[in-house]
Amino acid sequence: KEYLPPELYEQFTALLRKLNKYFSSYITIIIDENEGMKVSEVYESVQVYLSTRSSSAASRLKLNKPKNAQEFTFTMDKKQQIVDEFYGLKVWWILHSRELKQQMFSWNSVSDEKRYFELKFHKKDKTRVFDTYLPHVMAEAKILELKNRQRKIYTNKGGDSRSYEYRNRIWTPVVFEHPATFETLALDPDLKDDIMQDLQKFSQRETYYKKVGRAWKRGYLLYGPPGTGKSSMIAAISNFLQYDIYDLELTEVKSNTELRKLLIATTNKSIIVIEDIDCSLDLSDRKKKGKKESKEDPNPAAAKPENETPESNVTLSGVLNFTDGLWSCCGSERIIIFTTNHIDRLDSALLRSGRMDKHIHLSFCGFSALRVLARNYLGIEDHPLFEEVEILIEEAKITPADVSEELMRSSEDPTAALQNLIAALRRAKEKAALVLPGSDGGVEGNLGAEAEELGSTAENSVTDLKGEKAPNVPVE
Ligand SMILES: Nc1ncnc2c1ncn2[C@@H]1O[C@H](COP(=O)(O)OP(=O)(O)OP(=O)(O)O)[C@@H](O)[C@H]1O
Repeated sequence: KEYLPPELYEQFTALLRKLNKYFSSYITIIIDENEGMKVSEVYESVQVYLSTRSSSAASRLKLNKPKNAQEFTFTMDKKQQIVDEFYGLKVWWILHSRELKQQMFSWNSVSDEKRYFELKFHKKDKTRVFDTYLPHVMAEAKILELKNRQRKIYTNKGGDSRSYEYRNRIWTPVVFEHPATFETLALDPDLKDDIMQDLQKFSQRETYYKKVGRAWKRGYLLYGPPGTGKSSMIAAISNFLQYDIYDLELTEVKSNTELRKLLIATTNKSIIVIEDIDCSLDLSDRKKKGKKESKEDPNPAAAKPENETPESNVTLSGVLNFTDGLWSCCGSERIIIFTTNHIDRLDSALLRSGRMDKHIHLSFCGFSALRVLARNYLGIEDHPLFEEVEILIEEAKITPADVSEELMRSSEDPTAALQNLIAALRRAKEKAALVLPGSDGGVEGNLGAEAEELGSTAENSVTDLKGEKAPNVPVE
């Protein structure tokens, strides 16, 4: 390198490689970490497989202990070699890493480092490696993955702070350990059963979706005031189906192309969540109209999204394509969930059948939901004060989050907790009575509840496709 000019040096090393290949009795296979825009499944499987071999075979290891995992795991460090033997067959694995000279794209998904495994074996073993050894590696990795599987929640937030391990990936994973389940969710029992049956049916219908020519995915829209359990329900769905969650922060996505790349990089058996979709983007017809008509509008602020993000160029059509365009079919068994506190702000195109198959209205705490909370927080199934609570709760319009707060304050004394709750319900009822007469829905409700919900029933409800029952139900 010191004596030759760079061009000559390149040619010389290329020639040496060729000569080496010609005379060598070994074959080398390269397994790149990135496969187009995705992390290669083969690379990940090899990494998992080698983690069990590393501790005895390599001299320099990286020590990991995933949160809550029982045991340490070892992974190979760069330039380390592991020799693996399989029924008399001998192979060599080496992990390489090469710095890339320049960034090819501007956004942060692109690596500044290229990692790959090199698998070396004797030419005479070629057939055995391809027919037996590599399938064995893949199968073993699958078993190990299932054994150590921890559900993950992925985020597209991160940027420069990402660790070495995830710098090359557009989603950053964190172990997901939310305790919410359908058991602990305070919901109307019929609604709960309906959702659970729907999810169960969806997860078992691979052949059915294929038969009818549809992508195996389902869209849910969760809407209702803050504190009614939208996020808790997403966690419960993930725990019920054992799916990973991809929490998509739309304001971090700069273009429709980037949105597509994020979609492609999600895995099967996952829930893709866009929370507060009305706040993330300017998506509604009404808002556009609101802007045009701002001169006549006496209160234009009411029509504006809360966190407008002018720097994001993601459009409504980008989001629609994300949910049911051609690209949304890359992969299967996915649930897409949008949440909003203001369903009226969403564009009707977003709500139509096939996009959001199920609209779930989460509303104020009814008595049946309160029973669940009383069981969760106080450990009681019944109480003499329930009679009074039942009458008050239907009129007070209070969210499950507020009820939970009241119960938690004296969880060791159920009677005191219920008395506190009754006092809170009375206050909420009085406030609601003050707001309701003549209200046009523009006033803040009680205890964090939105006034626009005040006229609605205290029951949670579910509809397949907006406001319509059976006739339009897709697939089924
Ligand atoms: N239906 C419910 N069942 C059980 N707990 C609930 C329910 N709704 C709310 N909670 C409690 O209130 C807290 C807040 O609820 P959650 O974050 O799920 O509401 P949200 O509707 O997603 O609110 P936001 O719209 O503000 O995100 C949760 O931690 C949970 O303890």
